[in-house]
Amino acid sequence: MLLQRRQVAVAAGAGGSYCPARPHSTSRTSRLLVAAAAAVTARRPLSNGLSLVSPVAFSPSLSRLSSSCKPQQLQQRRNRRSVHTQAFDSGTALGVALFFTPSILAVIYAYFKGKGNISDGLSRMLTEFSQGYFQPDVGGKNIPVAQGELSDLAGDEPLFKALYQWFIESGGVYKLEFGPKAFIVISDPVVVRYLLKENAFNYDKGVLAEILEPIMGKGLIPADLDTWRVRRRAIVPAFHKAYYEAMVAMFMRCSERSCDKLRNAIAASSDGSAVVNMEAEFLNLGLDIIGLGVFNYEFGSITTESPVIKAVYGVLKEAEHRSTFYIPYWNVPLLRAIVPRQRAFAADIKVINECLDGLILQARAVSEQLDEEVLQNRDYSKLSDPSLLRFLVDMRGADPDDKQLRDDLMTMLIAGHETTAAVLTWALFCVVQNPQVEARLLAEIDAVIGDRDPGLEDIKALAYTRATLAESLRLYPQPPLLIRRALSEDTLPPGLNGDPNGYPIGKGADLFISVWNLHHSPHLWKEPELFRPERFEEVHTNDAFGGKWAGYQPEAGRGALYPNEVASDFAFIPFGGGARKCVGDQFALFEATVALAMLLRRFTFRLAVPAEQVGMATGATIHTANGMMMRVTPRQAAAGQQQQQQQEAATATV
Ligand code: HEM
Repeated sequence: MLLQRRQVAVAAGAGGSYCPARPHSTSRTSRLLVAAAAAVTARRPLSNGLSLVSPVAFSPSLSRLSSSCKPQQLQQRRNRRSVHTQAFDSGTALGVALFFTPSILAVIYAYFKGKGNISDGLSRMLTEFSQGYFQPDVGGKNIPVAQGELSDLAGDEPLFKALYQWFIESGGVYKLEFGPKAFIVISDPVVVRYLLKENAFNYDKGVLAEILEPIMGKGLIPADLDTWRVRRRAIVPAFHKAYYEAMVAMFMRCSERSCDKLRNAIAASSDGSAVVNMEAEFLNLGLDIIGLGVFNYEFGSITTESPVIKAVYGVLKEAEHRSTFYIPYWNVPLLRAIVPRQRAFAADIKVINECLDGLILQARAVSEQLDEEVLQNRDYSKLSDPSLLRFLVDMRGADPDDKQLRDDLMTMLIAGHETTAAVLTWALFCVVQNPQVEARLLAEIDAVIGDRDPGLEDIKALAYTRATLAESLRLYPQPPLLIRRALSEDTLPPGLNGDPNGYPIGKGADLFISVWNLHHSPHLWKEPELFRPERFEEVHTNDAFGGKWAGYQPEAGRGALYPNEVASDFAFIPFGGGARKCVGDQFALFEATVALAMLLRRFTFRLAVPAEQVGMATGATIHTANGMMMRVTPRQAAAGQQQQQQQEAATATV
């Protein structure tokens, strides 16, 4: 059993929340586990000592699930558990007892070690155990070391906040050392540019790939470099203008369904308003959109529940669990077979795979009937299935097998669902708390689309709406950390203020690019904590760095509609950058622009709870801790409509 993958726990959050169907609270114990993961990162098999900590006794996911899922889901889960329990025979029971008894002893040991505080005890215990077990430090010798205790990572705040504090104290490149193991945290745009663009192929996705491989197979995110090159070349052309035009129409239809749902909720209320968890609504919307856009599958999750939807959420939840749990017990075949959540995971994967296989089969059958000319000149405005899947099977030269296609689809389903939902969630959160931004947004939306159905051209005119989404992605980047591992020795550039000799690092060094730190950096942004979309309209340079960093220059963004890493010289990287940049960035931003515009022109949203109660919990994306409860009321006649009404009234009078 290898523990090296546990470092993703820190990377993932910075936490690890894929589960969309529930609020995302993170207990102190689970944070400790994440912190502990950092301590036990290793490439050598684990001694028996560390497996003393029980996966079940300390499972953050289990404790969070039971406290946060819908009663119906909980009941189903309980039922499932009881069926599994009955299936245990006595041999299995003995195996389980043998496995868990040491865990209980570990808890007792940690209790005394931590003088009554189990978290502290575990932290110390794991740090001690880690001594001597793991490979020598592969981090550069001259990298500043952040001062702190492992248990500092186990505080009440999300973990990326701890990484931010160390960035402020230790600089844009620093090292966290736990025993002989180190993590290098990068928050400097020059070093980030080097890692993502200038020497991108010396790095792979390390533990992230290991976690995601059982789910995404050889999809773009976890794929080995050879597979990645072939598939990236096949997938990128699928995102073309005609596709986007078809997609924008679909975004509009799906957003209209969300509007209908809100209208119904309001109609059913007694006071003309409804309190709605907008995070959950955006997740439903995001799932429906990604299903239609990627493989022309109607999840219909805005209005219904289905086994496939449950399976998708189940898989997302398991990805979260794996990214926060530091013992990869799911790699042990016996445990995979007997642990209920692992069996449920296998069942969920099967449901999704069967669904995707059916869709691939169908797409292939349709494609084979079409001749080359029709394929070359297909008219997207008339296609009943304009999805990426159809494009990929129609690309006959590329000829991926069904398994590869399925991996591609699964990857895009997971990469594109929660991320986009999270952008909408936090954008709305920011907008409703900034009346001036809200007023300017509404004026723009009314003027550009009014009551019409928005199209691709309208997005180009919604400049302030686009800047608003970018600004919320700056404050709430999804994900807050990117993960890399060095494939061979390298020397990181000194960056803005680092050692002029640079930082030599060894093969296997683990790096976390802190998108959160970059986006919140007081060195790179004026008043970084302010929500101010206008900043993306302004040129901002900083002479203090002697020309090493170009600052933010809208014109440098290669004519892109949305602010990007090029315009900001890698200070703003919501979609990464360089060769591994997100393939779905435009898809996601168009989707968010259409959805936000359509919702805001119809409804007024106000937080139904104090802002601090919303909370933050993190994983692959930043979630709320307690849902985004908003009071929704029909918007008073939009300004455009009001104007029109006034004009009509005036004409009538004349
Ligand atoms: C607002 C929504 C989204 C955000 C914030 C986002 C963010 C990112 C980021 C930061 C990366 C780079 C990861 C790294 O360098 O380690 C990435 C990669 C990726 N994203 Fe997205 N993404 C979003 C939506 C989407 C959508 C809608 C799709 C698919 C339709 C998608 C598909 C992918 C894929 C396939 C990759 C891997 C690319 C590669 O390695 O070549 N993403 N995304």
